Amino acid sequence: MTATAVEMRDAGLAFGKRSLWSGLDLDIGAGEFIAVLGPNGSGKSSLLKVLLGQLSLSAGSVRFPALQHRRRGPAIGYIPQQGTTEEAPAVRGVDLVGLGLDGHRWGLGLRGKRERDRRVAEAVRAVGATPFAEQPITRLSGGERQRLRVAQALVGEPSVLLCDEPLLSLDVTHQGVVGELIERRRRSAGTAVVFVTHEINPVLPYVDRVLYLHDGDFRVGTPDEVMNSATLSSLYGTKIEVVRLAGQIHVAGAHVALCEDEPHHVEERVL
Ligand SMILES: Nc1ncnc2c1ncn2[C@@H]1O[C@H](COP(=O)(O)OP(=O)(O)OP(=O)(O)O)[C@@H](O)[C@H]1O
Repeated sequence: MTATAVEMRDAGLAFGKRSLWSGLDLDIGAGEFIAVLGPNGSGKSSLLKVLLGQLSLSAGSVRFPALQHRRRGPAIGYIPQQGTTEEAPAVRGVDLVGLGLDGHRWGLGLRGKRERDRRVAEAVRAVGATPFAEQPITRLSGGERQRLRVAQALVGEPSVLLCDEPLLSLDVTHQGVVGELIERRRRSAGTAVVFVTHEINPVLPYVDRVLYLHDGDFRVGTPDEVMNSATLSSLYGTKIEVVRLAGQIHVAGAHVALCEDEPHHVEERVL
């Protein structure tokens, strides 16, 4: 039986009178890849913040059963949404990635330092960031910084990886590199992945289940169970057409087409 990495029971989150979601029962297995979809403001990032312990649930509970047995290292890796973090000008790429390792793990000696440096260099190499990792972060492009943040989240070998639109501002090649890195991590180490995204297609081959949030309600299931016309029409309360074309999912409807098919950061959407 697969170990449960995250267990949410009757979980709800509200800000004042506004309920983002409620009655959420969700078990995320070790090694499972969950894509979290939904329009702007539906509570995707807030769900990650609950899992990070930055926000408290308004109702219900969240537990991390598999993490109780973890002996060392940061248990949770987090790739924040772009533009939500600020780095000091003096911080270099390698410094940022090194922050993803906990200090105690490698000890204080020369051997510990060497091993730590080796891990950081390997994580930097894996995201193709070696050529610019010694430069101050503030001089790097959005996509270069984003790759370093991915390296930072992965270098600690987390048991749960929380990703908030990690592919934004990456070109197609680096979307592929990052997608494959995350995929390899969960396959080789059983890391559970919670992946917030507006575009499911770049990660569709990896997705086990979808959690689709909308206007206080949600649906959860395999991509086939959730990403179909009947399920999304009932969730949105209006007619939505979902078509599969060349292995990709396209959602057409008055509102949702914007959400699924257009890059999220280009403009604010009215949903
Ligand atoms: N600390 C807070 N206090 C009050 N309201 C909040 C707080 N954090 C988030 N919200 C509100 O909750 C709603 C959900 O925010 P959240 O960032 O989770 O949405 P999202 O689904 O990730 O949206 P997007 O796709 O735009 O990133 C938004 O309307 C936001 O303004």
